[in-house]
Amino acid sequence: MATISFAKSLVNPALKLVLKQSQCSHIRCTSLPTLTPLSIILRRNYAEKQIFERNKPHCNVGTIGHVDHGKTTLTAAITKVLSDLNLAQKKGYADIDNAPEEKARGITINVAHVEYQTDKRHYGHTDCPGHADYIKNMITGTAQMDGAILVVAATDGVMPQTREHLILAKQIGIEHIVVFINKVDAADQEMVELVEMEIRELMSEMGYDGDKIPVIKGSALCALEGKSPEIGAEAINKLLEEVDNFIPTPVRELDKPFLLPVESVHSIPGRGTVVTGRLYRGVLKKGTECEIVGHGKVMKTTVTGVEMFHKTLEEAQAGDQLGALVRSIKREQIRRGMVMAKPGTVKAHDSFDAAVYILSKEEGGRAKPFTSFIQLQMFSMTWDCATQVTIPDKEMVMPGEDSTLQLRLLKPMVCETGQRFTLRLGDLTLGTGVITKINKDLSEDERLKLLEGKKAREKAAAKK
Ligand SMILES: Nc1nc2c(ncn2[C@@H]2O[C@H](COP(=O)(O)OP(=O)(O)OP(=O)(O)O)[C@@H](O)[C@H]2O)c(=O)[nH]1
Ligand SMILES: [Mg+2]
Repeated sequence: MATISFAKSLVNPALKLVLKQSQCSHIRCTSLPTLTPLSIILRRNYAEKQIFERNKPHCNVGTIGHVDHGKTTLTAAITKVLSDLNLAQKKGYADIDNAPEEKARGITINVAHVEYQTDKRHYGHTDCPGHADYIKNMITGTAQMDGAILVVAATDGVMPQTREHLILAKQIGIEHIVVFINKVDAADQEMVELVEMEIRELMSEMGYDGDKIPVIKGSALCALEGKSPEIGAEAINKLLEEVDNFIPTPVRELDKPFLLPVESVHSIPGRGTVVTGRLYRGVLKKGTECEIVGHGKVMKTTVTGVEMFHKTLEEAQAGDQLGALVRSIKREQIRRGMVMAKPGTVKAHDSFDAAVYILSKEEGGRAKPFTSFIQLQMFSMTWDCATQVTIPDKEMVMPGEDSTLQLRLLKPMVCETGQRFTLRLGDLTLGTGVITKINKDLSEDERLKLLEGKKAREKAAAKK
């Protein structure tokens, strides 16, 4: 019988269950604050008992790349290699490829979320079964990636969807990509080297550092089938080492400067003005200096109290629904859609580019395509604003298509690259997107033209 000791505070029912299942019959508690056997027990039991160990940083990654280049095989191979180390539950190819459908804003996406860990980090891994699902997933952020593994088959080299996924990855702000040249079992050495050169060149062209990007060569199929370890399991381990080192752990929302989109404003007699909303990121404390931006205004103030469920709070954290008392500002001066944030961290803009997915009719969109100069209502955070749409590189956008769009708001609102939004026409959701680039603010003339266009359209609609 082995004696295992760990801190008293950690003896919770889940742990007792683990010990029971591990046939440990004796538990001795000590009051020492930290003892290592806990992690050893949990790791040993990870594979069969599915105990989630939350003591490693978490990172979201995913496989991207051209159809049939081996994204799903690689995902399965990673779980296979890590399951041999008890760091993952092995997932078969079919488990991943029969991904359940997920819904984001009415859009259906087939996406597999696979979980595994290395010694360094815990990972959530996204694999989609088809090109359209990748595009939708990247635009709607159904599973946001902090970094990606680009899979390129040595037998094919760079193909159209390799490019397309890379362009989109760059646009939506995936800064760190590790390349896996797959199927080296089926290509000769010379071909593999050519593909490596080609991919480095393409990455540089897309704005990544093509010379520095880690490129690992191997065979996902060999790893999955336990064959030729030098291009199989060893290549997977090398890949994971590069993923661990090259893709930085994302800054947690809590560590970012605070941002509170205003949902509603109240005036409480004897206390003052209270702004309510859900804290989008960061932490908010009494005494914090802040700026309220949007609807054409920028106001400075101080938070004099934070409340949740009518109770005063020392500190609210990202995700909390809260009320914030603000000093010397009247209720009438603040409106829903403004943003309260750390001074200098947000700005209102009225012109930007975006990657947008237009819903098909079955997904709740409309049946007709649209052309440039259509006016839509854009919804983001708690604001909504009329926006004029220009399609820079084609005549029209069909339902079910993705596209780059230039958007011009009728008045500046708080936005930043990476921010997600939906576009609506009347009560129909037309599309969903992500801001990829902030453009120069509109001149007075340009804004006037936009407003005139809006008035003319309203007149025409009234006549009809
Ligand atoms: N020879 C060889 N074949 C492989 C390798 N990896 C994957 N394949 C095969 O390539 C085909 C496509 O693999 P998948 O993993 O389905 O490719 P995918 O990128 O997920 O494909 P889509 O999801 O349809 O875009 C399958 O028949 C795999 O068995 C490899 O390392 N070597
Ligand atoms: Mg696949």
